Amino acid sequence: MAIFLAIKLDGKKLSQKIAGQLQQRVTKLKARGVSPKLAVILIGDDPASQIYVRNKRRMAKKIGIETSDLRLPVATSEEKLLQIIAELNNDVTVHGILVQLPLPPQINEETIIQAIDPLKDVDGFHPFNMGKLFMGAPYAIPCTPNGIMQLLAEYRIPLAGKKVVIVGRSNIVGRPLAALMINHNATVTVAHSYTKNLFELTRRADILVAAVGKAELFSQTAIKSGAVVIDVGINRNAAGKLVGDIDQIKVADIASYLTPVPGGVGPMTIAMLMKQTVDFAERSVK
Ligand SMILES: NC(=O)C1=CN([C@@H]2O[C@H](COP(=O)(O)OP(=O)(O)OC[C@H]3O[C@@H](n4cnc5c(N)ncnc54)[C@H](OP(=O)(O)O)[C@@H]3O)[C@@H](O)[C@H]2O)C=CC1
Ligand SMILES: Nc1nc(=O)c2c([nH]1)NC[C@@H]1CN(c3ccc(C(=O)N[C@@H](CCC(=O)O)C(=O)O)cc3)C=[N+]21
Ligand SMILES: [Mg+2]
Repeated sequence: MAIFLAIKLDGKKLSQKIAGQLQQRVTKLKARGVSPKLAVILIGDDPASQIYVRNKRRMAKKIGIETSDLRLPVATSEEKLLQIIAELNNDVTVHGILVQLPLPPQINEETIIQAIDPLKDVDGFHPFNMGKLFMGAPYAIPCTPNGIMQLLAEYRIPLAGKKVVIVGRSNIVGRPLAALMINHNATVTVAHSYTKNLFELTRRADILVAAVGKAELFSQTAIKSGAVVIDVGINRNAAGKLVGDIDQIKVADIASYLTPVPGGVGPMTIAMLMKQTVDFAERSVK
């Protein structure tokens, strides 16, 4: 069996390159009197969401995108949130709207996502955008899946005909990524908590995407020698350290390419969010 020392899929580096390109587009927009603006709504204290909000504020500032972060109490009613979304939909200075998920139990996620103007839906979660994506003609593309695709493209990793196994079927990651992979001619299998013999399945993958949310669930025995491994998970291990769903040290000896955590998919998610906001702002003047 071949021994690999996995090449790092450097999401941090690529995200900085994309940020540089976006900066130039923003400068041009501002010269035309348009200042790209993203509105973010955060309810509650989901740890992954906190990280996301902090890091995206930082990158937006660097690129010159305006952000308005709205932190609402956990007890906020669905009615109140719908009212805020309606105001943002009608605000011509706002180009992108993002509501952090998960939402507290009194608020219906589907109701909220459907209330966002699909043309301002930077997450690409609205049924209009999800439908377009699954039909192979996307408008807005969900940021994490889009970031993964950009990272694979940057490293010239071919997808056509490859066996892709995605573990996780959330609306944020697994489902839209499956659609994108199909659109790029991969052969896709999506696993979840009902999947039997999970590691037998993942061991057959040319490209494995782990989006489960369980610290270091996948180790050497779950990976085919030479596979490309994408670690989406953001977890804390027993020692409180930020770790993914992949046992990075062990899997680095067997994978051909591997995304680190941190510095892999996370920064790419943010870069794609910024790109989507700039795309929307440009469309508003065209
Ligand atoms: N880096 C980034 O940019 C991002 C990181 N994340 C992180 O990625 C992880 C996943 O996020 P998200 O998709 O929102 O999570 P969800 O909790 O919404 O979904 C988790 C998925 O994993 C499946 N699952 C749970 N346990 C197992 C198991 N033992 N075996 C197989 N499948 C299992 C679930 O199955 P079922 O459907 O049957 O319940 C579900 O489909 C989290 O750690 C999150 O923080 C998320 C978004 C962006
Ligand atoms: N509507 C909505 N859309 C989302 O896309 C969404 C969401 N809700 N809820 C929460 C999850 C989680 N998520 C992350 C994005 C970036 C990092 C990120 O920046 N990660 C850095 C962390 C670095 C650090 O600060 O330590 C990295 O991996 O390098 C993490 C997590 C988006 N999500
Ligand atoms: Mg969820």
